Amino acid sequence: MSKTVTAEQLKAHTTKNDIWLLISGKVYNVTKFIDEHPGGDEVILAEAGHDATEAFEDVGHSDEARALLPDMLVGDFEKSDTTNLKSAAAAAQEARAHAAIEQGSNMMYFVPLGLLGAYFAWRYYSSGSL
Ligand code: HEM
Repeated sequence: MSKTVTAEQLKAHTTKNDIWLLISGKVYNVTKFIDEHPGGDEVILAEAGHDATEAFEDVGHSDEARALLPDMLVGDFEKSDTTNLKSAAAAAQEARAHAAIEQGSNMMYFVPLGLLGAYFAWRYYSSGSL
């Protein structure tokens, strides 16, 4: 049976010399890999002790990148719910996406309203001139 990693254990490995990452419900020890990472060490450090799934997937890592993961596996993460483990970077990204959607739906509301207003204005002015 594979080892189960707790949130406390995950959070105990967040320095450059000892770093674990949570990706898709599994915990990886990336300490040795961090210096070789083509994307640099900073991005990985920013996800230390957090759920890095989104960050990892957003980059669109290749199959070669994914093939490196099994060698670094520590074990399965204890919880399936990792919503509280989002990094600040992931949370900010989500907030931006949310704001963009909200802005989009405001547009959907105001554009038809604006057209309706323009139509009535046009009717008003054109009937006045008859
Ligand atoms: C153990 C986890 C990881 C592994 C094994 C890994 C591996 C790799 C590999 C092999 C590449 C080269 C391109 C490719 O083959 O897809 C790459 C690129 C990259 N990775 Fe990761 N990565 C990991 C985690 C992360 C995380 C958590 C981030 C967070 C943001 C990240 C960000 C990037 C970026 C931005 C690039 C693009 C670099 C460029 O093209 O200039 N990676 N990674």
